[in-house]
Amino acid sequence: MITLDHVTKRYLKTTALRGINLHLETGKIYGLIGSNGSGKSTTLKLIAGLIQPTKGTIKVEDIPVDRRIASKVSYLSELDEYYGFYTVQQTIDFFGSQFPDFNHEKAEDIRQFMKLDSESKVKHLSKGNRGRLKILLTLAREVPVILMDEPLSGLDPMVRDSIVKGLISFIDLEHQVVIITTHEIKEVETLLDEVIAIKDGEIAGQYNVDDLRIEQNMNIVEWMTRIYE
Ligand SMILES: Nc1ncnc2c1ncn2[C@@H]1O[C@H](COP(=O)(O)OP(=O)(O)OP(=O)(O)O)[C@@H](O)[C@H]1O
Repeated sequence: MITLDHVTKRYLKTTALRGINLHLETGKIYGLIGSNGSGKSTTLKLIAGLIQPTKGTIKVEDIPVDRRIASKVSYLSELDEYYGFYTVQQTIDFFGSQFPDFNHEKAEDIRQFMKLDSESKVKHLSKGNRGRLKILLTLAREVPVILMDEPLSGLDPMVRDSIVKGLISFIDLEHQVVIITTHEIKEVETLLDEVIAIKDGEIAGQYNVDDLRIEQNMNIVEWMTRIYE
């Protein structure tokens, strides 16, 4: 479904990715983990077509990624980019008007599940509720690829827990593949099918989370500690 073939990404002075190969399948939730600066966000931006590889190819559904990929990929960035003077509902409506694949009913279901008040102004939302709104907008699009860059960052543990439950309910695994980058490994462990560790721009390992538990008797944090020691 998504393939990265010998992908290298160089910025001016930094080589962020060094010839990585990945194959990601529909119906799975992947966790992309690694320390700061290891290349996680760069990987997502490449799949989203927001930046171009220096070398190598990236394909989604066998088609090389270019700017048109935006119609197949819903991308939650690390940034908060909404108009503060809009209400939650206005933000949903505006975002929905930008994407023909936006499912307004699903957006409303997620809004209710997340207990977001439709009349609250975005600038008055707590950090947790801004995080929820961002996730709502990302998941309400009916596209084959969902990319989430640090969806839980800056949120307290209680909020993270409720958001993870929301993520599970609103991902359509018959038709979607999801890639989540996170430092909050424990919180998302129950969500993930596969975990991919990235270290200094290289893939340091990939594991099915159940196999890791059963065959290696390790959870993701233990596995990651071993990779990074
Ligand atoms: N636009 C850019 N220009 C120059 N260097 C960049 C740019 N974006 C990322 N880098 C560098 O590329 C490397 C990989 O960055 P990337 O953001 O992909 O890492 P990350 O694993 O997502 O990190 P974090 O966990 O801190 O978000 C880092 O050394 C970073 O400084």
